[in-house]
Amino acid sequence: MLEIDPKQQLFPEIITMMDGQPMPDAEVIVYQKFFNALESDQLFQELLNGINWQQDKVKFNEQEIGIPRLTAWYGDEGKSYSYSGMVKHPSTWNPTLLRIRSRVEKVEKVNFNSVLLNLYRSGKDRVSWHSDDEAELGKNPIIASVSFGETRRFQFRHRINKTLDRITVNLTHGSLLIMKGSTQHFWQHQIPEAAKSLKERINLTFRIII
Ligand SMILES: O=C(O)CCC(=O)C(=O)O
Ligand SMILES: [Fe+2]
Repeated sequence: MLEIDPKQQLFPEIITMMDGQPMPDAEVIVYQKFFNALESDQLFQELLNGINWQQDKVKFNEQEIGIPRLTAWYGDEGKSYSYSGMVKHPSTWNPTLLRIRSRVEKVEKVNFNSVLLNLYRSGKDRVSWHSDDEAELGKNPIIASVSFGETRRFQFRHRINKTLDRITVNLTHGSLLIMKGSTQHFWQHQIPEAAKSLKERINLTFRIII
């Protein structure tokens, strides 16, 4: 007869609750105040001034249009990343990024080898619906997302089950959001446009490029 270890869960079902609703097919964790206020203020300033922010452009109807945010890409040498038809070559890690990364790796015991940074200059800057499901991230990517500055609404929608409501999470100064497991297969996310008067927000998504 087949021996079954009672401690082994045969059909692990991870139920994620977000915004008071169950989030099937996802593994998402949010830690508000992962970095305390003082530390967050300091890290925000260091990133604002010390990152090599770029205005990326996309071709649209034969016209080049700036995407609605500034970005930067840092990581281990050779870990290039293609996204929205662009190939990004990483800049070399700096001490601020290494400090943030090592804190994140204390809760998620993996080695992140790259980070994509976004600077939302006002509430008008945004990122539209997408999944982080590029081939170089592997089958079930783990993404650790750290936010500083203005609070913005981060929304999820299920890609297949349209009966599920949208889920909204406020990502505050010093928060950490983890997405892993099948999250990117089944869910898309966005930062919707908000009031122009909103101040700057910086987001870092640590990733593992295979
Ligand atoms: O700014 C955020 O919180 C999300 C950014 C994002 O989804 C991405 O860069 O892939
Ligand atoms: Fe994303």
